[in-house]
Amino acid sequence: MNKKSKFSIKTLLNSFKHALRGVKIAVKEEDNAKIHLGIGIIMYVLSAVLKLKKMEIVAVLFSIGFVVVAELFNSAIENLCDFVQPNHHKQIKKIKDISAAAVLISAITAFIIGVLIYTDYLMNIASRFLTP
Ligand SMILES: Nc1ncnc2c1ncn2[C@@H]1O[C@H](COP(=O)(O)OP(=O)(O)OP(=O)(O)O)[C@@H](O)[C@H]1O
Repeated sequence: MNKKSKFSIKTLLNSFKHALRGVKIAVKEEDNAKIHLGIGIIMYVLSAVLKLKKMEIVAVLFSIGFVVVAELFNSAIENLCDFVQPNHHKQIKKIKDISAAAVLISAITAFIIGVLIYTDYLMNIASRFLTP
């Protein structure tokens, strides 16, 4: 566990493999991860369809990544909590609630960024259809 491993391409590839397994587990087991990933994909497709500016796409990608990362950490913390304390415990409640709060804050932030970016584009499209 504590031994220092030398850098090699094989170790690097193994780390990627472990990380990808983690993504697969989260998507398979966590409903919220599926929902957030779905919303992320929709936001990204919408960015391409609406032809957003480069910095707007950067903001959208950052928002998606922010929520997905918060979701992954939350899942890891939930799993750790369930492993160390399968029974109801007020300290576990506190830890899980704080962890869930991180996801909530990330999702609200991404939502506000989405509204700020997409509103102008969607209003433009709507006005084209509504003006005679
Ligand atoms: N062992 C526990 N002890 C005390 N409270 C708990 C415990 N497990 C869950 N809770 C409470 O229930 C809430 C939901 O926890 P849970 O682990 O079911 O996550 P979830 O919101 O259902 O997420 P997910 O659907 O991703 O698993 C927690 O935020 C916490 O308030």
